[in-house]
Amino acid sequence: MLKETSARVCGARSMLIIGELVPSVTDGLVQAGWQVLRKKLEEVSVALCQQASVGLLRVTSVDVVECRRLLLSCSTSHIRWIALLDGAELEDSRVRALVNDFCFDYCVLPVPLAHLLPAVGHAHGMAGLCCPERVRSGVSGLLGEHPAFLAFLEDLSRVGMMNVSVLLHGETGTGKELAARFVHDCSARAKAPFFSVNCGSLAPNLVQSELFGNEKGAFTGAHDKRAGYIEAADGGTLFLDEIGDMSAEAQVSMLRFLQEGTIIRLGGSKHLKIDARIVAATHVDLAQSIRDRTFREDLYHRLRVCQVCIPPLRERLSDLPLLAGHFIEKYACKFGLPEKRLSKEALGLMLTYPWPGNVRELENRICQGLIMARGCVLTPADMGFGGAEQGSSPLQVQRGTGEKTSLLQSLAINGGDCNLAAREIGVSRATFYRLLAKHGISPRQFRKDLS
Ligand SMILES: Nc1ncnc2c1ncn2[C@@H]1O[C@H](COP(=O)(O)OP(=O)(O)OP(=O)(O)O)[C@@H](O)[C@H]1O
Repeated sequence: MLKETSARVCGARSMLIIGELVPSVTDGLVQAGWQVLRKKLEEVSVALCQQASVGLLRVTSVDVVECRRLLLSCSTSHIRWIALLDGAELEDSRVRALVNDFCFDYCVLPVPLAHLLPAVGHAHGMAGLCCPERVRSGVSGLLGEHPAFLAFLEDLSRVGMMNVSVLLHGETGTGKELAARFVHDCSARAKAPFFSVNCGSLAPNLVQSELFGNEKGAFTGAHDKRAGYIEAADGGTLFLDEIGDMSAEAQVSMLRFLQEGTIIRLGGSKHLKIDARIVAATHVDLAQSIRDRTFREDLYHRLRVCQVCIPPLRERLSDLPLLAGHFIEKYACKFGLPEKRLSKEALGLMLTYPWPGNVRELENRICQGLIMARGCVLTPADMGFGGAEQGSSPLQVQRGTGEKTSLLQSLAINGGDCNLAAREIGVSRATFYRLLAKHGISPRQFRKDLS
C-alpha cells in the first residue's frame, strides 16, 4: 500500500496547506502546477497527509502543541513539512523545537512566491526519495496510530527534548527499549552513543564493574582498567531496562551518579565526571518494591523526574492490522518467503485476545505463522492459537466471543465507522450500538483519524 503511496507522491506535485496563506501566493503555486488542498489544522487527518508530498504548515505559539500532535501522527508518511512562521515566533523555544524535529524547512512570513517555489520543489524532490521501509518503521521503529499511542509518543517527544531522567513504565514487550531510543533520538544527544543494558541479566558479582567500570586488578581477572556502561554513554544516553532488578549495592552507586554526576570505578578512588542521561524502564510497580524494601525510594525519585507509561497492545487494538502487516513484511523479507495475509478468523481472534506479551508476542506469532502457513493465508493455528483460546468454552461464552469478534473485526476493517461496520455484519445501527454497549466496545479506538 505504501509503495503505491510512494509512486503517487513521486508523480503528482500535491500540496497540503494548513492555515492561512495569502491568495496571490496560493494562486501562484497552482499556476506553477501544484495541486493544492487547503485545510484548517483541526480538519487534517493522517490519511489526508498521505496524499501530499509537501505540507505548508502555519505554526504559531498558540497552536504549537496541536501542530506537534499532527506532525507526530504523520511521522510515518512521506510528506515533507515546511513551517510558515512570523519572525517573532522563532523566539518561542517550542516553535524552534518543532521546526527542528519535524520540518524540512521553514519560511518567515510574508513569504514571496519566488522564495517559496524553490523550497517546495526541493521538499517534493526529497519526499520522492523517501525509502518506503523507513517510512513504515515510523518514529525510531515505533509503529502505531491509535490515539492512546500517539498521545504516548507526544509525551515521549516532550520529555525527550528535556535533559532529564525518564522512567518508562510498561508491560513486557510494549516497546520500552524502542521508546528509550526514541527519547535519545529526540534529544540534543541524538548523535552521541546510546547504550542499553538489562539490569536483570547482569551477574550479581559483575554488576558494579559492568555499570561503573573497574581499575586494573580490582578483582581476579581484571587485567586492565575498563570503562563501564555509564562511562561509555558519556555525552549520550544509557537505557537501564528492568531497573527494579538492580542490586542494592548498584542502587547506591547509581544514586550517587544521579546526584553528583560522578562515578568511581570498582577498585578505584577517583571521582570521574560523566554526563550520561539515564532512561530507566520497569514492568513492575516500583512503589510496591519500595514498600517491600527492595528498591530505594531516593533513587526512585531521582529516576522518575518524568514518568511515561506505554499503553499495552490490548488497549490499542486498532493498531493490530498495521503492526501485523509490518511484521509479515519484515519476516517474509528476512526468510525470503512470499508475503501472506491474515485469515478473517485469525484477525477476529487476535482482536479479542488479551496479548499478555504485547507487541513482542504479536511479532513472534506472526513470525511463527509465516513459517508454518501452508497457503497464502495465516490461520489461527499457524500462529499457535487454537488451544486454550478457543474450543473449550461453553456455548454461551462461545456465542459472546463470536459476537464480540464480529463487532471488533467490522470496526477495524471500517476504521471505526459504525454505519459501515453495522452494514458489514448485517445488523441495524440501533442493534449495532446495543451490541457495542453490551460488550463495552468503544468505536473511537478504531478511528485512525485524530481530528
Ligand atoms: N510500537 C511498535 N512498533 C513496532 N515494533 C514494536 C513496537 N513496540 C514493540 N515492538 C517490537 O516488539 C519487540 C519488543 O520490543 P522491546 O524490546 O522494545 O519491548 P520491551 O517493552 O523493552 O520488552 P521487555 O520489557 O520484555 O524488555 C521488539 O522486536 C520491537 O521491535
